Order: sequence, then structure tokens, then C-alpha cells
Amino acid sequence: MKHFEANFDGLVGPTHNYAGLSFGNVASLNNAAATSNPRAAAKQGLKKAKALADMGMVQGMLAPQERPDLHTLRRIGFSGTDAEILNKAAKEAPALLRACCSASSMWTANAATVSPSADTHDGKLHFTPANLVDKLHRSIEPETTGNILAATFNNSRHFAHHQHLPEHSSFGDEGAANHTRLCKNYGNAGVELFVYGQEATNPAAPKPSKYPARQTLEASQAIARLHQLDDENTVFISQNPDVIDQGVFHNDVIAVGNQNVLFYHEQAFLNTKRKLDEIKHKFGDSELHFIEVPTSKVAIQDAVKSYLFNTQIITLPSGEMAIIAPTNCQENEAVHAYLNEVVTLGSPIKQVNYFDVKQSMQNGGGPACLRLRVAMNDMELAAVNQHTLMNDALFTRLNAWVDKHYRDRLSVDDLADPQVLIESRTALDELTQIMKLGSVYQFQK
Ligand SMILES: N=C(N)NCCC[C@H](NC(=O)CCC(=O)O)C(=O)O
Repeated sequence: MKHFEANFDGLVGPTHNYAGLSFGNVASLNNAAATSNPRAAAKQGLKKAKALADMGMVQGMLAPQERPDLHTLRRIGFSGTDAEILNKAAKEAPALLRACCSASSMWTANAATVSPSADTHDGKLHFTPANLVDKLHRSIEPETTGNILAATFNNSRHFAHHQHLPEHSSFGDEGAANHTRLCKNYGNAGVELFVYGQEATNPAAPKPSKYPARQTLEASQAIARLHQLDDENTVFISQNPDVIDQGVFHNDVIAVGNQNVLFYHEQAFLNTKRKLDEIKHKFGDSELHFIEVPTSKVAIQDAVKSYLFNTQIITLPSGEMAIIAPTNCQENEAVHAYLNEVVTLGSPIKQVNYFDVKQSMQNGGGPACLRLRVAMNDMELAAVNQHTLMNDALFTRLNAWVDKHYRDRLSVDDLADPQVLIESRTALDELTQIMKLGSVYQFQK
């Protein structure tokens, strides 16, 4: 049996816009009210996904969510026709309308936490959608995320789908953005690293003072229980609150791992030495590469601006590893120099490939935010909805679909236009047919 890691990228939705919704996410705040280009955003994402498929990687796509979210607007008391609701919300509660229009489900690293079957007691691949309670616009994602995951991984013999955690800040959960798995080979039991920003039930524990910590220890522990992970195969690590206060709102902005490589900034964690020792102990005897980037080479500010750590580290079919980086890393002198150096360090990382995902980057989402990693085997892959898997035909079809339905300019003021809603629903209805998802959206029920 073959084992590998698949990446499921979020297809950027038709309402991709810059609304400044994410306090603590520097790019989101800096680009608030800028005009977006949803068509370019979707195509940039598709291009990256196709390039990985062309490198021999298993690559899937996850459908976007229905936005504007009329269901939520009705739930909070707006009534009338769809057009009346949009009109009233724009006048009476513009901030709430903006929260109901974000295409933020594109960052599928926040869709769920995933534990491969090699790690779980029942031998199934486990998914728990993230509740994303810290941000209003993201807290309305988990139910549909669960529907989309169930429609994509739709086989109960292989896949276990859990409900998202209780919707309370004690269980703040941002999914795979704060989760990394190290392993010798994808088919071996790995060590799952859960990184959190605060402890809900221990107010004396370190936490940031300026920006929110979106992930709690309690949420991470709940996921480990749900996924039937062994204590011997899990490590819980506190993020350094000082870096959260400098814009590191998820751990995947400061660290990334793959197989036997952990690539992280020296300021990423608390108690770094102790935690690395625990990882080493749980990982066992074989070779493990800790690539620690010192502040003297890359300042936190440069890491946050360039998204050096929001890169994907992938294992190519040759066994060598490649870094998939945003072009923003080439544009930052210190970071570019570091990436030129990293391939010479004698670790498995041998190449760096750059992709322009600037439309997403302007909202604080790099290459790694755009993908959900699912380590799996070929039997499990055969049980996946095959219409979600990237290949020449799907790439051509999705590009044509984007050309047909997406605008090339969208401002926050356009979000109240009922025409945007009609365009978005028409596009998504067609998409569910292309990807054979069934009726995953509220407007289809
Ligand atoms: N690091 C990972 N894995 N994901 C990045 C998520 C970016 C997203 N940005 C936004 O939601 C901005 C939306 C706006 O402002 O319009 C967020 O902050 O949750």
C-alpha cells in the first residue's frame, strides 16, 4: 500500500474581498477596504494547486462557501426578500453584512484538524471542522465546512467526521493552522504537534496582551481525544505570546513541519528546548531535522510580512522535499537570502518554488493557509470523491467556470448588490455539479 500526503486547497469564492475583518492579522487590517480581484484570486490558487499536481502530488480542491450568507442574516433578524435583507443590513449593520460576505473559507488550513489513520486507534482518518469562534466572519463557517468535508471524504469505512467543538472561547479552535504532524514515513504513526495561544481554564498561564490568541489548549486536547491519539504521539506546545502580539495569529505563520523536518523561528514557541526534547523522545530513533531560523537572520516582522513560514514543505515523488513559497518571500531581501541558504543546509529540503498568491496574501493567507493536508493511503484516496481531485480536465473546467462567473473587481460597497448574490449562487450551484457534491449549501435546500 502506498502512503502520501494529499493537499486539499480552498477554491477562492466569488466574493473574495478586503473588509479588514481580522484583528491581529496585520495584512487584513492594512488592506481594509482595498478593491479585490476575485477572478485573479481564484486563478492564482488554481495555478498553485495545478502546479503541485503536475509535480506528482495528490491534490484536491474544497468548494467555497455560500456568501453573502443570507441564512445568517435571517438568523440575526433581517427579514424580507433577499434584496431587502441585503439593503437593510447594508444600512443598519454594515459591519455585520461584511462579516457575512467574506470568502475566508478559502483558507482551508483553518477548515479542520485532520489525523491520519496511522495515528488513530480505530484506524480511520479523522476530521474535526474548526469552530473559528474568535472571528465573527469565520465562526459561521464550520457547519458548511462539515458538509463539504463529508461530501468530499464520503465513506464512513475510512473517514470519521466529528462535529466542531462547542462554540465558546474556551474551545477556540483554528484547525490545522495550529497543528503539524511529524513522521518517518506518511504510513507510520507520527507525532502530532498541537500549538495553542492560551489556556482557557488557567488564567495565570502566558497569553498575548495586544492581539487575541485564537487557539486554546483545551480545544487542542479535545481534538486529540476525539481523534483517538496516544499521549505518546502528541505534543502540546504553547506559542510565544510575544509573537502573537506582533501579528503571528496562527502558528503556521511562524512554523511548518513535514515528515522529519520542523522549520520554525527561534521565537515561535515557549519552552522551546524542553518541547523539542519531548518531540525527539516521542519521534524515536530516526533522523529528525530541526531547522531553527534565528532572529539575526530573519526578524519577526520580515517573517510576518513575507510569510516565510507559511510555506508548504512537500515531499516530492523523488523523496526530496520542496518549499512552496509566496513570491512575497523573493521580494524580501533577508528572507530570500535565507531561502537560498536553506537548500544548502544538508536537510531533505532541496528546492524552493515561488507562487504569486498575492490576492490571498493581502488578507493574510499564504500558500500554506490555502491548503488542508490529508496524509492518506491509496485505499483511502480511492474512497475520496474523485471529482474533487485536480487534473488537466478539472483545471480547465474550473478556470472556465471562474471566467464565466467571477468579477475582476469587487469593493466592500458592492457586497450589498443583490446581483453579487445571484452571481455567487449561480456559480456555486454549477460548482456542486462539477464537483458532484450534492446539495451542500443552504440555498440549495
Ligand atoms: N494562517 C492561516 N492558516 N490562515 C490565514 C487566514 C487569514 C484570514 N483572513 C481573513 O479572514 C481576512 C478577511 C478580511 O479581512 O476581509 C484570518 O484572519 O482568519
